[in-house]
Amino acid sequence: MSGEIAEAFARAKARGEGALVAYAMAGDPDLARSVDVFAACVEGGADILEIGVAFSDPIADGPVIQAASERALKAGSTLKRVLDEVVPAVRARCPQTPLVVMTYVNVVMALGEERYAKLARERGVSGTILPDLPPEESAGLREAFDKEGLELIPLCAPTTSPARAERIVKDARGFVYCVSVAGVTGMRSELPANLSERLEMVRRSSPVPVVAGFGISNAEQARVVGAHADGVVVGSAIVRAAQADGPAAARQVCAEIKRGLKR
Ligand SMILES: O=P(O)(O)OC[C@@H](O)[C@@H](O)c1c[nH]c2ccccc12
Repeated sequence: MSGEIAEAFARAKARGEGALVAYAMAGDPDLARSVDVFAACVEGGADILEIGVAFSDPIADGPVIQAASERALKAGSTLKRVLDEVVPAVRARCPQTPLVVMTYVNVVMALGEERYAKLARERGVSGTILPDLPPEESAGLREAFDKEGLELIPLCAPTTSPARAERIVKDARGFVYCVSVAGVTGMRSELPANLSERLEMVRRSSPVPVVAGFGISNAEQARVVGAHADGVVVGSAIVRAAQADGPAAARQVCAEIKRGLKR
């Protein structure tokens, strides 16, 4: 196991903070400028970076990230280019921050799972999130990733039964990503009332940190959710801010969320 992700959670905890996993789209608005957005997120306090790789059919994504995906594809972003150009540049600017690639199964399969795992690890990626990978079909991929020390991070949805959640967390690497709402990514004014209960349930059986994502865009939401999790994921709010006002706005969003995560 790589351990960089575990260390990042431990560092945040030692400071008395929940961890912020900041998501942005590699290649939005182009490859070089997306590096500035990731670096700005770390300046704003992000503990882990989730690097989105564009896909033509992003089924789990809401309008903000779908549009980012289209801009990235137009700018010529591919998984190979993200690994060759974006990841090393982000590593150079944020050497302490673990990087997690977030994309869809087909994107990884097109490169080849073993080739991907090896290349990702060489370039300095610590983990990977594949939202359309069914847990039942994850064993082969996990094995290929384990061989290289690349952590396959699983997702838990509100529709996941407790028994299934237990199986998912047992095989988790890095952290468990609890999706707060059934549906797609994007900012929301209300999060489900039973979210804290679900998080506590998953946490009880999880050997790795548990984070919540989908719909979190301000300090108050981060505070409420962060009280029942090891951290939160923020995507659409960062992507929208960066698109409207550039990297400094993304940094501000991260800093605000981090304020909510101070315990
Ligand atoms: O955008 P939100 O609501 O803040 O949610 C995080 C999310 O963007 C990021 O983790 C992500 C982007 N695309 C995804 C697809 C599936 C699961 C998660 C994601």
